[in-house]
Amino acid sequence: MATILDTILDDTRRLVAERKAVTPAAALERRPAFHAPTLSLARALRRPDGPAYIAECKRASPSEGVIRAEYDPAIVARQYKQAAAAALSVLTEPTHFQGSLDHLAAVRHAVDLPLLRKDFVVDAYQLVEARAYGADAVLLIAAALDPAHLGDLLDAARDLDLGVLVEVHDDAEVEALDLDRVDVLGVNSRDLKTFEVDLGRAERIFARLPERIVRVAESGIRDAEAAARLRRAGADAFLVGTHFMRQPDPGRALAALRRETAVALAGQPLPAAP
Ligand SMILES: O=C(O)c1ccccc1NCC(=O)[C@H](O)[C@H](O)COP(=O)(O)O
Repeated sequence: MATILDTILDDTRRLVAERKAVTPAAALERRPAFHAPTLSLARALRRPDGPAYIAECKRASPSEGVIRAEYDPAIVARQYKQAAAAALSVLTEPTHFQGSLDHLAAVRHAVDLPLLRKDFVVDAYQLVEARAYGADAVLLIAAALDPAHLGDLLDAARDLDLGVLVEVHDDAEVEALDLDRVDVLGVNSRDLKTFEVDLGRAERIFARLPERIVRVAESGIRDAEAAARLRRAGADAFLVGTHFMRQPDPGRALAALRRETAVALAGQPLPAAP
């Protein structure tokens, strides 16, 4: 049976073919953002003062449906920046997440943080799009790409000066990777068949990674208990979307999670919820 990832990838391949026909890569390369210097995602995520937060801008997702009906990506991005996000993730996939490249461009104009284009990359053309709309880094999902294709996309991203967050879900995907080529590795705790979240996946995989690799815990982080558990397992950074985007002020939600996680990590009891 096809998984949600299979469906998203089929839709993405169709969409990329349509986009290529309308806007050739050469036209994307004429956009000013394509020539701007990029900010390093890897550097932003390794902090001496505690875990880093990649705060996500998204309207909807397959597991949650519409998360934030009134969604202005630039406003959310400014709130996240004020709450000291280390980097932002911006959903650009239109069919399943109601994202857009225009959201990426709007966020680029709003803040000077490293920006991750969060999409389902299957073609180097999408890397050119990412660069042309202001991204500093892209997501490459191991489950979506065979190892040779992933290697080609890593080369293409490097040639474009784009950082890469390589995402895995299980040990088999880690074993198929050439870890020498990975600077930032994310473990997605959400099972893409059942949508169930298992933080144990990140705990197991982080333990086997070389120290040099920046570790990102992705998905399903809803409270300080989860964040502290993942930090203790070696997470340098957390990628959080739904929990922030559901709340009236996503920046305040980020500030609260940061504060409560610091308290949990210091071994003190969490203050009672208001
Ligand atoms: O979130 C989904 O439903 C989903 C389904 C299929 C593929 C990917 C999916 N999510 C993408 C993500 O990786 C999340 O947006 C990201 O890790 C943030 O997770 P969360 O904090 O749980 O929103």
